[in-house]
Amino acid sequence: MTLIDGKLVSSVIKDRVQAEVAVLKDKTGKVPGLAVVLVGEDPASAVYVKNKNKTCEKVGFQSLSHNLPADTDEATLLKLVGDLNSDDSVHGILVQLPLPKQIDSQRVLEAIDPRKDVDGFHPVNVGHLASGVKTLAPCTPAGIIEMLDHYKIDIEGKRAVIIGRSNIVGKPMAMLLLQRNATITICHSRTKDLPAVAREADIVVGAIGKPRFVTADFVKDGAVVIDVGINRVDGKLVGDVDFDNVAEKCSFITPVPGGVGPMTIAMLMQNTLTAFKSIHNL
Ligand SMILES: Nc1nc(=O)c2c([nH]1)NC[C@@H]1CN(c3ccc(C(=O)N[C@@H](CCC(=O)O)C(=O)O)cc3)C=[N+]21
Repeated sequence: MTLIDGKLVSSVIKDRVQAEVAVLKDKTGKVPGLAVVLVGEDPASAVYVKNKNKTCEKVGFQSLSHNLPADTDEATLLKLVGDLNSDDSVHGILVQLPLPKQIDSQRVLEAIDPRKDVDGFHPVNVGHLASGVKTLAPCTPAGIIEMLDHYKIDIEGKRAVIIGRSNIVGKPMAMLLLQRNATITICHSRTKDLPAVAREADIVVGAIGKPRFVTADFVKDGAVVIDVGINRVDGKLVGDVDFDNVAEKCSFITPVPGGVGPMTIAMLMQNTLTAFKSIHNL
């Protein structure tokens, strides 16, 4: 069993972004700007925002944080998104999800300029991804592809089973794996005999948000197991995969923490750089 080191792969990507930013800064006098919008005080979200700010600083981006109170109304948030859309120093806009219930998240996502949509959640970018047009792809699934490539794990022709059908991970993961010629199955809470379906997989992606849901009987001997889960259990971070029992069966596995999470941040930097280059025709 090989442990996939997301921290290592993410630092390779961040170093590459940092080097390119330095060159582009010399050439244009500009640096990419990333705006992160957080509504409310969710302590877990606050940690991600802090990590994003720290990473922006490392790679040489300008980082702007907007922290709005939990009772912010939709019109106020839409106004902020509009201002960020027309701000030339901002190339990436990330509105942290989930949003409080008085706000229609889909409306907010659709208000973001698709060229600045570094999450890849705007319908234009979702459509491009589904059509196989090069686009800003969601950071978590894009990071998973980067990890598989780094470890030279073959995707073409392989059976991939994705557990979870969210717009953030499950669905875009399916599109990216399909683009790489895998055979895709998406499972969810209504799937019949889920463990048996998952056991068919050469690559299993756990993205259902249930701690240690993917147990050893979901996993074929020698499978590759990717854990997208970020669950807090008794103050500890645990994934969607029952790591200790699954690890013995598989060929590769990602840990939590130190697996997919750091890759998400690295791909956010990569997408912001891509947006910067495309906005400035570089
Ligand atoms: N619009 C939007 N885009 C997102 O990408 C988004 C979001 N909303 N809402 C919340 C989720 C969650 N998410 C994480 C990113 C990095 C880590 C991460 O870096 N985790 C580290 C450390 C975590 C820790 O120690 O707390 C790790 O797994 O090793 C975790 C979670 C992005 N999300």
